[in-house]
Parts: sequence; C-alpha cells; structure tokens
Amino acid sequence: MIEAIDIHKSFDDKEVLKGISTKFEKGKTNLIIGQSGSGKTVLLKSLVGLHDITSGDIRYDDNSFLSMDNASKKRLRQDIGMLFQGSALFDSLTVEENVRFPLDMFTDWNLEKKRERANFCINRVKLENANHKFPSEISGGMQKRVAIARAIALNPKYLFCDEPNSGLDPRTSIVIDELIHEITKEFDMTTIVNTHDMNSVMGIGENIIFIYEGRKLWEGTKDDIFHVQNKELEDFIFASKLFKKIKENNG
Ligand SMILES: Nc1ncnc2c1ncn2[C@@H]1O[C@H](COP(=O)(O)OP(=O)(O)OP(=O)(O)O)[C@@H](O)[C@H]1O
Repeated sequence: MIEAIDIHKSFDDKEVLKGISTKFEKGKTNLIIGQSGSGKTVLLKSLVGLHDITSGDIRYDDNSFLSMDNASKKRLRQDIGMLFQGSALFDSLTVEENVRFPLDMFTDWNLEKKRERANFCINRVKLENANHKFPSEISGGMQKRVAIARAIALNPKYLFCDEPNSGLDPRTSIVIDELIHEITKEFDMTTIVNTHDMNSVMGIGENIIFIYEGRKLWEGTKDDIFHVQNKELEDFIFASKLFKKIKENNG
C-alpha cells in the first residue's frame, strides 16, 4: 500500500497540489483521474520522488519516504516499476535489450539469467517472437507492451503508469488496460494509473481518486461514480457524449 498524507507541492509561488491524502491499495489498480492540468502527473512524480514535495508525507507500506536514508530510497526505487507517457523505449536497442535494461542496471545476474527473466516478461505480455525487433519495427500497442515488460522486469511491488493509453486506439487501449489489471493481480502489486480516459475508469477503476485543481474532490469505485452528486466530477465524466447518453438512458 502507498499512502499520501496531506501532500502539498508548489513550484515557486504556484501551489499545484493543495493537501492530498489518500491510500492506494495493494493488489488493486488505483486510478487518479482529473482534467488536464489538475495535477495528476505532479502527484505521480511526487509519489515516486521525482518531485520533492513542499509538505506532507508518503508512506510505502508504512515506511515514511521522507524519513528514509539514501540506501533505503535506492532499495525502494528497485521495487518501483514505471510506465511513462509514450513508451520511452530505447530506439537503438532490441525488444529484449530494452526489457533487460533494468536488469543490466540493477542486478549482478549473469547474462543467461537476465535473458531468462527478460523472456519471461516478454512472454507474459504476449510478445513472443518480437525479441530481436527494434521499437520502430513494431506497432504502438506492442511498444506499450514492451514498456510494461520492462516495468515488471525487476518484479516490482509498486507500478506507476502515466497515461498508459496515450496515442493508442480505443481497442488497443482496452487490451493495455486489461494487461495492467491482470499483472497487478498476478504479482499483487500496488498499481497507480493516471488517466483521463473514461473507458479506463469503467474498465479497471477499482479504486479511483478524482483530482480537481490540486485537491482530491472524490474517491470511490467505478460502481459508485455515476451516482455521485458533484458538479466538477459530473462535468469531467459527462464531457464524453457517450457517457452522457448512457446516463440519460439509465434515467
Ligand atoms: N515543473 C513544473 N514547474 C512549474 N509548473 C509545473 C511543473 N510541472 C507541472 N506544472 C504545473 O502544474 C499543473 C498540473 O500539471 P500536471 O502535469 O500535473 O497536470 P495533469 O493533470 O497531469 O495534466 P495532463 O492530463 O494534461 O497530463 C499545471 O498547471 C502545470 O503547468
């Protein structure tokens, strides 16, 4: 579990996160939703330590991130898998080399063991036979799978995904969402996904927090979200004509 405790984050005199507290649960896909500019990416980066927060705390399984010494932070980083916007693959490396990269960086395993682990991850995301291809030779959806395989290479306890569906068509987006959801269950990870895609919310939203102008305005599950009386959340959900129609049809 990851806990955010009253997180504030400012850039100069601009306060972007205004006191966010929540719990991201283990074995669940936790979604952070909100319109563009609401602070989702700043929150995600703050949670993994890419931004220093202005005040508050972050607890990883009850260990305060701010109180950790450098050695503990380094160990924690190896327990964190990250999936960035785009896929951030290395163009000059093959699929297998991309997936092996964190193992090359963080383990002292021999080549055979690293290849075995990389291939396990590649097979897990159903990319058998793509090992020797370069990113430019595979589709956007396949690149995203490679990025997922790389993110789980070190068998992380925590998985962070920033807009995993950006640039993908709706069908491929569903496949990627389902893959993230499946591996979360399979490896019992605490997964946090930033998204403004309502299809993702309805597909994999087990625990959702809604951010509006740097504040958490609501949290709940996909089953609750349509019954919430909150103007900002309704504006966010029903910005999509499809979801507006669904609501009208359900009375
Ligand atoms: N390094 C920074 N310096 C100053 N302001 C920043 C910085 N990073 C983000 N911001 C500001 O913080 C606010 C929230 O940005 P953030 O990227 O978290 O939004 P978001 O909800 O992730 O949006 P999107 O869905 O478009 O990615 C924006 O006003 C942005 O300009």
